[in-house]
Amino acid sequence: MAKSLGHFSSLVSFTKTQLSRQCARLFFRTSVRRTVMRAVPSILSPKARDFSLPNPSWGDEMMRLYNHYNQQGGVDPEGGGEQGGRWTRLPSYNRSLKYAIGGVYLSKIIQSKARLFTRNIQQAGAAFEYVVFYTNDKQRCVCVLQAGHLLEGPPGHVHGGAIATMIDTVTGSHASLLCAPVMTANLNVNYRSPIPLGSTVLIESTLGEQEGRKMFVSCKISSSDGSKLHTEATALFVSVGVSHLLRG
Ligand SMILES: CCCCCCCCCCCC(=O)SCCNC(=O)CCNC(=O)[C@H](O)C(C)(C)COP(=O)(O)OP(=O)(O)OC[C@H]1O[C@@H](n2cnc3c(N)ncnc32)[C@H](O)[C@@H]1OP(=O)(O)O
Repeated sequence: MAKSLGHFSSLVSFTKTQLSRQCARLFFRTSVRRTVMRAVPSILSPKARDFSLPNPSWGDEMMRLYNHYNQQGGVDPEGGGEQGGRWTRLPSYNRSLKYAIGGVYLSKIIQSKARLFTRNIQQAGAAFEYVVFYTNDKQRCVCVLQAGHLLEGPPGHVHGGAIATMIDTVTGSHASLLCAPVMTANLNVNYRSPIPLGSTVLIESTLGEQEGRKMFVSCKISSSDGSKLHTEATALFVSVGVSHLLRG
């Protein structure tokens, strides 16, 4: 009896081991397949969503400014003239496509669920709705931002961290246009007047000095008609090698 119970328990434990191995294999195969099936189209598909294009959540002021800057040959409202006075829209995706296509990051990105912080809210209009334009000489960028209801800090106004995030994003995108990849080494923010939740504002980024790997950028946020200054900032970006990003 004891012997047959011993056989039975060995059989159970053998079966359990086999089953758990099979389960592990099946789980591994299924989860890898799921991950690959979900990730590959969004990384490799030529139809990755460009978040810088209008969507139905964009209000009248957002659309007016988008059309203003997006017009072919639209001119700099501050009179930049021919040189650097025309604006080009910067496409915006929620993944680091550039490096994924290069291959170096492919496996790392497929296995992660990484998404760009400012582009990961599913509900259109709820958080950061923005589009960045840059001048031909890449000395200036302007971002039109519509700040959604999930960005609240003080009641009825935008959170200071969300403001800093947008400054980092715009100045970082600006610096990346000139020398990618870059990392923010320093960011100084002066909050001058609160930004009403739901409002549309302009974030302007201007390239300052460049010293070797260092790029100094200044930035200001103002109301869409330019009458009110909300925020001023300066940032330092340092260009890094891809290996710096892989260090973890
Ligand atoms: C299209 C794409 C869309 C992309 C759209 C998305 C854009 C979003 C952009 C977001 C960007 C981020 O948030 S990045 C995430 C936040 N940042 C980080 O986590 C960075 C963490 N820090 C680091 O990794 C490192 O400290 C670095 C990379 C900043 C610098 O390290 P390093 O490469 O070893 O260089 P290092 O020799 O230390 O410094 C180089 C030079 O910079 C100076 N330096 C370094 N740090 C500082 C500092 N805080 N303040 C002053 N100066 C500094 C040094 O004195 C030196 O000057 P000299 O002696 O040469 O004169």
